[in-house]
Amino acid sequence: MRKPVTVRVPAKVNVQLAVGGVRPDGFHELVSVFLAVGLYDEVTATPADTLRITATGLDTDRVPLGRTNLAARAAQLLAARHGIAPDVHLHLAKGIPVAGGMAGGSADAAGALMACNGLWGTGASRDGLLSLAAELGSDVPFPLAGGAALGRGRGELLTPLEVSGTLCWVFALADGGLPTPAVYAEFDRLREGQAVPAPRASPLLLGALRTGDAAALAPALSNDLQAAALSLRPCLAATLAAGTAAGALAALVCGSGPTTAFLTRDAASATAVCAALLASGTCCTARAASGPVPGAHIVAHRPA
Ligand SMILES: C[C@@](CO)(OP(=O)(O)O)[C@H](O)COP(=O)(O)OP(=O)(O)OC[C@H]1O[C@@H](n2ccc(N)nc2=O)[C@H](O)[C@@H]1O
Ligand SMILES: Nc1ncnc2c1ncn2[C@@H]1O[C@H](COP(=O)(O)OP(=O)(O)O)[C@@H](O)[C@H]1O
Repeated sequence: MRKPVTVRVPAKVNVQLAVGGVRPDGFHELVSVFLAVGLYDEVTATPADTLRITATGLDTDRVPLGRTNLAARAAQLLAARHGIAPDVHLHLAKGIPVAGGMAGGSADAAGALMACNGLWGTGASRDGLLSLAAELGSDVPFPLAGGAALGRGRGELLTPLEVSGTLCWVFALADGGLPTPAVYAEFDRLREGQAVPAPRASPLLLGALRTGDAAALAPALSNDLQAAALSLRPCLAATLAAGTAAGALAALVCGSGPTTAFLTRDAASATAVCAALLASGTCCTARAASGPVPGAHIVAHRPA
């Protein structure tokens, strides 16, 4: 009997998300600067007679446990490519908010690819896993890669980016999620009739990441989906204001939201901003986390 394989996978924040026109396939052309941050899901693959998903941790009431689960889809895709049955028990220990704009489902898919590849001995290479990841979703390759990366196309074409040092963040978790397609649709509605420039990476932002200068990074952070997320969830404005008032260098919505991200000067400031957000009553909970952190990696061959 093969031993269970556990993979740890980080969440992401888009420190820049520039949204361009709608492509013929319906996806938006993006420039997305991803940063992997220290909120994690763990995916454990255990031998089983059939494909089965269980979940514990954050927001699990909103995690589908059938074959539509992104981790289940990842296992089925890897198995199909290798001509084997997708028989595995995948346990998801969730620390990334569900439908929060931090790519939790994508992280689970990335983790399931790596864990099943280890359990089944399918021997897919890193590039092989990255290409399967891109088939599963625009955001699935990044949690495999980790660190920081520039995403192009629909977000799946990655170029690694250098970041000096560690950036200290606070994430305010909201009550309930926001569906990504609804946020893109609201984005289209808000910009109807306007010219759509091609998305471009900000040289200021890339420079600030390279030097690890949080003060220089703060004014360069941007998210084109923020207005759409705020339009669908106006109360997020109060969360953003509470974090800024508490001393964050900058505040923005994470991807399609509704999680909000606060860049802070250092770890002590992150602790203070986190406490102030918790006390403000404008969010469900708040967590301090730093980045960049490594992408999906096997932490143990251990029981689920
Ligand atoms: C917005 C972002 C920012 O990183 O993530 P989240 O903040 O939701 O985590 C991503 O673009 C989400 O990526 P992901 O969640 O993988 O999206 P996919 O499964 O590929 O697509 C889900 C839906 O999002 C919309 N979509 C996604 C990517 C893209 N470039 N253009 C789009 O219009 C489409 O409506 C699509 O049907
Ligand atoms: N393993 C999974 N974990 C969380 N959500 C999942 C998973 N598989 C499928 N989903 C579905 O995907 C939706 C988006 O989840 P998630 O990836 O966490 O959010 P986001 O795209 O905002 O980062 C959820 O509402 C849920 O219905």
